[in-house]
Amino acid sequence: MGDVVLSFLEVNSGFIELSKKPHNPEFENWVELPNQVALRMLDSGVLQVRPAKAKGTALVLSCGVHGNETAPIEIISNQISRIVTGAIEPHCELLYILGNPESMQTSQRFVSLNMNRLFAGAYANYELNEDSKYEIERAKKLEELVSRFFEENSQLTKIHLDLHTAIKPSFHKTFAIRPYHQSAISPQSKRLLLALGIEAVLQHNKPSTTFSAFSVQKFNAEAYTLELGKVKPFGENNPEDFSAAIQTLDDLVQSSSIVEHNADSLIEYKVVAEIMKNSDEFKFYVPDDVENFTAYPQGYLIAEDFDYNYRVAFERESVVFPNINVPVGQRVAIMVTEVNPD
Ligand SMILES: O=C(O)CCC(=O)N[C@@H](CCC(=O)O)C(=O)O
Ligand SMILES: [Zn+2]
Repeated sequence: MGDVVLSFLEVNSGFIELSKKPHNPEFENWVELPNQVALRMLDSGVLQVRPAKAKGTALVLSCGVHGNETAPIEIISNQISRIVTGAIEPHCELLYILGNPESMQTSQRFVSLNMNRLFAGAYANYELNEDSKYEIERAKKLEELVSRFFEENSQLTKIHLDLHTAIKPSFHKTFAIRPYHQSAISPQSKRLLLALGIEAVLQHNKPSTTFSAFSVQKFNAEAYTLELGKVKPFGENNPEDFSAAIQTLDDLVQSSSIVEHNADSLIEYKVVAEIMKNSDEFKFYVPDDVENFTAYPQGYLIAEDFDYNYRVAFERESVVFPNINVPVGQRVAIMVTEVNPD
């Protein structure tokens, strides 16, 4: 891929700048750093990094699936620049993904379709036209690249962390979403989340079509969507707010031991309902300025549509990701209950 690309990647926001450029097939050739770590660009915003030695993990670190969620993009770009300058040396197989470079350039969540609803093959359910083309093709391409990466490294432990920031303020400033799983979350994974600075984890109750859900469904990877803070424009994120995530991502990449935490201190929620907008008649009785994890009393009418209504079913039930500005057919919010409340 050559020196031009390396000269981009070695500076702090180089991966961000490079991801704005059209992909050049020449970038797909491996280039080696003085420490024998090798890199290649597989597409715009997709960088594979191969360690010189000692690899036990195949790690996908994605960010910018929503283009306005800038803090994770800055964290990833900064980590890549430190790999290129040799400040940190990876000891695992790595795939870095900046999911939606087009929407990042206009500081939008997406161009035409919310890409984090298009994975696990869901892109095939959408009509392909000039508007929808970018995100449909991008989701398909990202699935292919992640599949190739995990297949090439089939003998390794597979991890996928998809980094996001939330639109609304949150009672839990940081939280993880665990896609639907047959098995319970392991103590080791809880410790990893805590080391990343995550306060709470939400367990989905059915399969979904997010990027992390794809890695679970197809590869049984240890995969999470991580909400690391709140959406802010580029340049307005304070790295100190993300210090635990930055440190632990460095530890993961270097295969260093991660900071020890008591697994039981992770707060666990389960999703008990998904509030869907089924028609233009949909009405939502949650105010726009409500924060994530706000609890509503049992029986409270949360939403009604032409074909259903939803009232709070449990004593302590909270709303997460309330967002009325979604198209018909999509999720307006999820309802959660704490698994072991005091
Ligand atoms: O703050 C919001 O409303 C959305 C933040 C975000 O992008 N969250 C992910 C969560 C994915 C999941 O539910 O597994 C999303 O909505 O795509
Ligand atoms: Zn997001």
